[in-house]
Amino acid sequence: MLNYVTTNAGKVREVREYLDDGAVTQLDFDYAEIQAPTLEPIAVRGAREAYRHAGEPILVDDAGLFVDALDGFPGPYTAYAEEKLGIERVSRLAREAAEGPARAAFRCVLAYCDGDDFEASPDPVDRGDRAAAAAAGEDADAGAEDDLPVKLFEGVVRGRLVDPRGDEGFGYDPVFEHEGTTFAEMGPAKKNAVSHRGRALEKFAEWYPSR
Ligand SMILES: O=P(O)(O)OP(=O)(O)OP(=O)(O)OC[C@H]1O[C@@H](n2cnc3c(O)ncnc32)[C@H](O)[C@@H]1O
Repeated sequence: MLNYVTTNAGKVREVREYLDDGAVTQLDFDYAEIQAPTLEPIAVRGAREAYRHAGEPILVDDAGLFVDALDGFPGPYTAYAEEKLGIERVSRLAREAAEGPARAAFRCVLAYCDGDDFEASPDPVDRGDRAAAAAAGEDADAGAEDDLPVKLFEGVVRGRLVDPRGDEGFGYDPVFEHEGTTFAEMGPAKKNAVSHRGRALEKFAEWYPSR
């Protein structure tokens, strides 16, 4: 059984739509999201923490919106921007900064960990940061945690930010337009066919049966 780690019911619907419904259990576990300029180290740390918590195969999903005219902001701070400003304001800010179509990418990083040794992805967690955290006593068991191999799968979709349209999906879906249609105007199957999460899931689903 695969534990898909998220507090977000919208993500679960999409993953169940893509993978075999019965093969995925939602693990509603709020792992500590470290501050980092990219999604990978956040997902890797989350997968290790969730595996240590559950002791079963783990898939963590970390996503972010990277606006070209804002130099990739909000990126790893996308959930915070939604909470603080709301999606319409983020979309407006992006269009003001772009002075035209606000081009952006949505990225999704899936991180898989099952405690076994397999050919893991290169570790994106900065060794210097980790050693400093361990030395400062902030991450007492950093050593044991960091030994766990984690495999990463990335998906990216490009689009632009617009006024909200549609009522499907979640998060930024109403303001993220891909080829003339917002994600909130697509159902989960259509969104999966083009989305950042769908593309990451495609890579995962190709690899997973070999586990
Ligand atoms: O961390 P978990 O518990 O999975 O839930 P979350 O919603 O906080 O998940 P993320 O940190 O990955 O999400 C970052 C932000 O991006 C948004 N988001 C992620 N995937 C999205 C998608 O497919 N469509 C629209 N918004 C999305 C989400 O609503 C957050 O505001």
